[in-house]
Amino acid sequence: MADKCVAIIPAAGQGKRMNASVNKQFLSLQGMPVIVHTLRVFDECAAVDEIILVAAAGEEHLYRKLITEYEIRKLTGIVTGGRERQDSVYNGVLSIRGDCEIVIIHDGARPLITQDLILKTIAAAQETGAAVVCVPVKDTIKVVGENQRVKKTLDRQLLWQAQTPQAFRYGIFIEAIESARADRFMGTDDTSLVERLGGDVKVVLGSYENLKITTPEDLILAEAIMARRNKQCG
Ligand SMILES: Nc1ccn([C@@H]2O[C@H](COP(=O)(O)OP(=O)(O)OP(=O)(O)O)[C@@H](O)[C@H]2O)c(=O)n1
Ligand SMILES: C[C@](O)(CO)[C@H](O)COP(=O)(O)O
Repeated sequence: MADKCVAIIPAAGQGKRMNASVNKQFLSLQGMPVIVHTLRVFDECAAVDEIILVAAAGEEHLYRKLITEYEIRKLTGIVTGGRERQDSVYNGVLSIRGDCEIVIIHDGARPLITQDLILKTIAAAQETGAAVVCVPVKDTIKVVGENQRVKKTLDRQLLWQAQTPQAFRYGIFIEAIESARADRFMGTDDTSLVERLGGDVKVVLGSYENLKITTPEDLILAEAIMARRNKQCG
């Protein structure tokens, strides 16, 4: 039997950098809310058995409405998020009930995810225990110190940008996130929690299209990519 896989979708951030009047996950992308695009790809992915959505306090009912309206079948829970993304992921993972071999975590604000990338990430986590989708950095990266003075230029060959999804064998992730909490370590992504314990983390080559809606221009780009995809489909 295939490993049971639960997807955790953190969507409980404040979206401050987006500077919008509503949570960025509710903004429209090609006529449908950003979060619905994200959830649909997971819902339609054969390797994903359940989806748990993490919502900001007070917004749970708004998501519930969308889940019903857009018929997201695999959603088994909506849990309330925490202050930092890691706290939200923790609440999501703790709410898993019953068997779970693989947990896959994906930002609600990355609506351009594809099934292919989900499948590759799950397969990589089955192989090594932990996997992260990354793309090679395109620009030259400088380390900058006080008074905006360049300290050094990093070797770009070694630099990759982390995206989501990030997937794990369940036991490995629980140990890593519990340990991070005990040590008051706050990571800006999920695999960093496994890295700090010396775990093996496999990189899955991602796509520059799998962008996170972070600032207003990201939505313009996402619209263009989504419009092109829709045109190609039919
Ligand atoms: N406490 C938090 C913070 C973030 N997220 C989610 O994690 C994903 C990645 O976070 P990011 O896009 O950086 O969102 P925000 O933290 O909302 O953005 P900002 O820093 O601009 O406020 C988003 O889908 C966001 O909703 C979350 O569930 N809980
Ligand atoms: C996890 C993540 O998507 C990896 O790029 C990202 O770190 C989360 O968002 P933030 O911009 O760091 O808040």
